[in-house]
Amino acid sequence: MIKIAPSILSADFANLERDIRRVSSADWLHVDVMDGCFVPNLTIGVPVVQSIRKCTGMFLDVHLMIDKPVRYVEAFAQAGADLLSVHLEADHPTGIAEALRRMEACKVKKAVALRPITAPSAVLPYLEGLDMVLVMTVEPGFGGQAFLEHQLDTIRQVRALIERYNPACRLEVDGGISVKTAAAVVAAGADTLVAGSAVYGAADPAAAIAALRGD
Ligand SMILES: O=C(CO)[C@H](O)[C@H](O)COP(=O)(O)O
Repeated sequence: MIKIAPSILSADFANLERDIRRVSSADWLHVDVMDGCFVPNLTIGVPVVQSIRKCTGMFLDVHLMIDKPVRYVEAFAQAGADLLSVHLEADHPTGIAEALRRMEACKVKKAVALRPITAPSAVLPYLEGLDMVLVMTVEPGFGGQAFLEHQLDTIRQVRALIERYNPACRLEVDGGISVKTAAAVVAAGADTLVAGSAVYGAADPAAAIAALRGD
């Protein structure tokens, strides 16, 4: 039931294939795409996702922290993404709706993401058609930040909306997730946990993944 998605933001980019193999016991692979505008950091683009797709069969959970993500839906889908998350704050509602429509056409799973400042009710116009909601538990942009406790309430509220309108929708959390915070986010209603530093900073990433799952 609980899925663990290691974030390659904390991997060694010069040894990315090796670092992807180190987390092959996980359920998904989380890929953080940042444009230097929506967030103050630059990371991975379409060609890197294409190369990742060639070296793993893992489910690619691609988190687009970019302005006007509608511009890149087809490119990331063709590169091999299995799921795309677009931020509700990254465009007007018409742009978000069009991005989700294009994901449907490309047959990739559809998710919206919320910055910590965004109200849980912002997911409502899209919720019935979604495969996942991503609740940020840090301000997006960098790995290794401290978990924002107040986001537990956002997780609870999004879980309540999911149960009411689309119970099959997954609820992913991202930021500051470790063995110390995992139990609380799961109790609040999360079922998919992104973890970067807690997995890649561990001496044994496979053991860290098992610990996050509660095995
Ligand atoms: O989206 C992200 C940052 O914007 C990362 O996925 C997230 O921060 C994971 O890193 P960590 O587990 O180290 O907090």
